[in-house]
Amino acid sequence: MALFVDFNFSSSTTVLAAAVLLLVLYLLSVNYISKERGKEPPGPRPLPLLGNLLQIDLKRPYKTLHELSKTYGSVFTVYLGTNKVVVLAGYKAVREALVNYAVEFGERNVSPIFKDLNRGHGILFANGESWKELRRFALATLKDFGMGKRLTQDKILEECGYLIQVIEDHKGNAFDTALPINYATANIISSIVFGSRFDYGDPVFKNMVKRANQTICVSGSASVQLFNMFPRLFGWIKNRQVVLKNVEMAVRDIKNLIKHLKETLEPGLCRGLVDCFLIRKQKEEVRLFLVVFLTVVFLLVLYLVSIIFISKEKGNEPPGPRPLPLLGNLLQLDLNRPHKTLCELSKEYGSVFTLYFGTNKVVVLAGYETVREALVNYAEEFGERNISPILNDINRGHGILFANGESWKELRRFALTTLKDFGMGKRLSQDKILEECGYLIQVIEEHKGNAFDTALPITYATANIISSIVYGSRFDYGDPVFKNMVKRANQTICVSGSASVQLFNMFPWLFGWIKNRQVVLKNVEMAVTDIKNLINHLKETLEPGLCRGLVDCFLIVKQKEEENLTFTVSNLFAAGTDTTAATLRWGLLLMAKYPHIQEQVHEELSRVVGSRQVCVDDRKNLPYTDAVIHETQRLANIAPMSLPHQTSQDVTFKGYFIKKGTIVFPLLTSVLYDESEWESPHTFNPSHFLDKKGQFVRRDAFMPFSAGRRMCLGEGLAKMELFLFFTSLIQRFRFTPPPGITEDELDLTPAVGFTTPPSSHMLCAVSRQ
Ligand code: HEM
Repeated sequence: MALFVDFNFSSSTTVLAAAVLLLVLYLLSVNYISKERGKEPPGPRPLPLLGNLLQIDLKRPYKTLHELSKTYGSVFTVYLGTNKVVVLAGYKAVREALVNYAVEFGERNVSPIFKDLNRGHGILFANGESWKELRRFALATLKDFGMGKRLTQDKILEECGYLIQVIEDHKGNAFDTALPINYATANIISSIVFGSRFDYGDPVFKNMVKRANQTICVSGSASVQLFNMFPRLFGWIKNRQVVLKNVEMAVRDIKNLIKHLKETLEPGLCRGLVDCFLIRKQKEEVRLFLVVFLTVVFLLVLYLVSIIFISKEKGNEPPGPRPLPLLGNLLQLDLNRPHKTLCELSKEYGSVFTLYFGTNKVVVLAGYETVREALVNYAEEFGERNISPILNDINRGHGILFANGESWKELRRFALTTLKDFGMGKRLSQDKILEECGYLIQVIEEHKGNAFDTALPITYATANIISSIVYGSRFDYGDPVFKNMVKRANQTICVSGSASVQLFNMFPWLFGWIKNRQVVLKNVEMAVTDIKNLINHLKETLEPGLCRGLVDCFLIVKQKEEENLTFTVSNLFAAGTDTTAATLRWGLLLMAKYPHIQEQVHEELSRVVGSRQVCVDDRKNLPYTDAVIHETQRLANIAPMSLPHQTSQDVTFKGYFIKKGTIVFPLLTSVLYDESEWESPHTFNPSHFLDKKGQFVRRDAFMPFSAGRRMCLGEGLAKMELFLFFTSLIQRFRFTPPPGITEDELDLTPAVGFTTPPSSHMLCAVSRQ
């Protein structure tokens, strides 16, 4: 309390406030301490703020602590002010803690004065990685410099000589042993660190020793301990200022010595620890320089190679914008909607051009005439699937979508015939679709004309069609397995088209860790588990004579190829669900946006079909409706770049040489929006599919299912679904924008991804009955 006597409290209010503060602190500390007491080592009861200070001899605290250990045992707690300290006493406790619990008790407590001394650097008062590395370095260097070896012995013996000489100078008279002995030991460490000893009369050396000594002394002083306990309050004390000044001057002296050593450094010669450190740093700098230098050289070589390589091939390969090394034409591409950039580029480079996605060369085919010629007339040459790293993750070479060779051919043939047997274009499928229509209408009716998101119910409906063809039965919309299967398939398609996955496709060895790839891997794993469970159930209930669906047919014919069955099922589900659902959602959205067209469809349906259920045979009598569905598919442009192909052999196409294995993008957008094929390519215009008499006309450039060898194998089923779902829904409901949104405000911007569904939106379905 003597400390506070000097303070001049100006008013009794201040005194009162201080007293209240102390009281609160006291109560808090009592509460706090008594709460913890149960678990912590015992010890004398501390006072608030002061802790056990009044019980401790601050000049020789180790004495008091030794006394206290007799009362409280070998592990006890004392409070130095508000700082709680656990004291370990006696050989057994100290050894057990420091050796057996080396890690737990192995950190340095860096008190405020130690912080002043070392600022977190060095070895004595530091922790963490930097401390670990420096300790290791110091130990190794001390060893190299002969700790325990001849070299050190010689140094010590040499120093002994000097010390004896100084002592002899006193000629047997009394003298203070402190200085000469301090100088001698300081010189041993100096010669290890700096590579040479100092003369005992050297003023720099004398000051260094003096300051080090003083710093150690005052660091243990009572006032510095007070500063350690209350650094905010006692930062100003004299002894701390002495320490700060000493540190500053020591740093200056050491830096000067290091500077001198640096100037005289010889790479092959380590005179002391400082030299070793400097040489190590230099080596690290050289290493860093080498890494940077080699990277630059590598990039330069890549660039030159790419220039030479490109200019060599340029002669007869398709033209294209100049690529950058490694990045290719990435910087020119809108990675979220690459098909848009590709359409723009085709205006400059023509209908067959080359582009680099990173280091992957891609030949783009644009415009109806070129795409058709390549995929139909050169069906073999352009008919392989390019399996990018993410597609490989998805199918692992099995199934139909992302596979090649004999296995693909056989599975495609099997799927096509089975889909046909199961009524693609026939009554069986029609009945299934109409049954599903009933469930879909029921779900939509439950919204009672209020706005709802069309995505889920429509996706469930299309997923159920493919499910009932594949498994032989539909799922309830509430079935959690089914809901998860739909959700995962959707997510996988979405993230597969994301910019980060494109980056992974370009540099798989670099970006294997990206989150979206992990999402795909997880989804694939879970989808495989679900499908295998469903297949197992079908296997257990299989009856040889009865094919309930594609899985049964497969199991009867090929018992062993389970991986191929699993991935074929997964492919049909993924390829058949979202594409069809997205197209249907575009149809309803366009109807809400263009109500006069919707009314015309409804009028035709009422006139031709009336109120009975629509069937496939009605299509030929519904030309306007058919034209609207076709125009929806054209404008929706669900697979804008189709799926990636690759050349199965070297091919010369339209005068250009394209090497075997080159990635090929058939740019379906450029076909569906081809300005030389369509009267108004960018607007929703059902007349594109109507003649002057209002009869439906086929258009060759209508190619949403692509063409040739890899053409969509679900075209027939998709068309039937679109027709039956669309007409049944328009018969039953009028689709309108949600309240407060005009038709003009309905957004036709597609979502970002591999396929282009409409952006998330709500519609109202007002019952017409
Ligand atoms: C409106 C709906 C659909 C559209 C727009 C569509 C479009 C496409 C496109 C553009 C391709 C890539 C063709 C190529 O590589 O050049 C494709 C392939 C494929 N589609 Fe569809 N599809 C639809 C519905 C379906 C359905 C319902 C099924 C299931 C029965 C299906 C199964 C497949 C399969 C298995 C392939 C891969 C063919 C192969 O690589 O050999 N698709 N589809």
